[in-house]
Amino acid sequence: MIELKEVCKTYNSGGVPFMVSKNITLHIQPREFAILLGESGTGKSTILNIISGLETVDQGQVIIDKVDISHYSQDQLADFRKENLGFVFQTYNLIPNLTVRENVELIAKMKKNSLDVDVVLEQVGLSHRLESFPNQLSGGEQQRVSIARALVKKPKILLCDEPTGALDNQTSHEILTLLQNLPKQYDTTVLMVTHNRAIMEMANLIVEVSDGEILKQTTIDHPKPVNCLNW
Ligand SMILES: Nc1ncnc2c1ncn2[C@@H]1O[C@H](COP(=O)(O)OP(=O)(O)OP(=O)(O)O)[C@@H](O)[C@H]1O
Repeated sequence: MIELKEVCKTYNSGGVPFMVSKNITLHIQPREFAILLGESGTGKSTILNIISGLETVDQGQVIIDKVDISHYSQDQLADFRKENLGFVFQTYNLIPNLTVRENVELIAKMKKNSLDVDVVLEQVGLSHRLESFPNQLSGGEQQRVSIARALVKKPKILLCDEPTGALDNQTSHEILTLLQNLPKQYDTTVLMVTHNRAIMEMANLIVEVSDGEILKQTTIDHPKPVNCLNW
């Protein structure tokens, strides 16, 4: 579903070239739950941005669902994102003057054959909050809305960048449990960025990143349920 082949990316930082992705080769199968693991500043978010076409590459191929998007125009990339990708970030980015339901409906209307808004909100545990506004919700509830908003488009791939970075431990457990079930429940592939080694065994595939390189890739046949993680 996601294939990077010998991808290199260099930023120009104050006139000095800085290679942020070094020969990245990666293969994530459909319906896998993959984790990109690494310390701050090692280039994890850049890899997500490359996969979503928000960053171009200097070298190599980015193949999503068998299509090479490396040479897509900006318009093609925008359509590709709309059709195929969902995003969940550390910040929830909800629209403050819209209700929970309206925040999700707005995205549902952007794509043909999107899922039923109320059903998705029920599945993320928010049936009782449909008419609430974001500032009336806890952090965990706001993150559930942002997950529903990403899922309602029925994305082939869900990209999550530190989705529990702003949440306490108990709420993080709940959100990670929700995310771990999504590949089966929504027939989607999940790629999550984290620096937290304690949660890595919840994934089918752990990709360890250091200094812009993939250090190690580990496949796990039987990932641990989130409530069995020692954390
Ligand atoms: N647009 C940019 N121009 C120049 N340098 C950049 C740019 N974006 C990121 N960087 C640098 O690239 C490096 C990798 O950044 P990236 O955000 O991919 O790392 P990360 O592992 O996701 O870090 P974090 O966990 O802190 O978010 C950092 O040193 C960052 O400062």
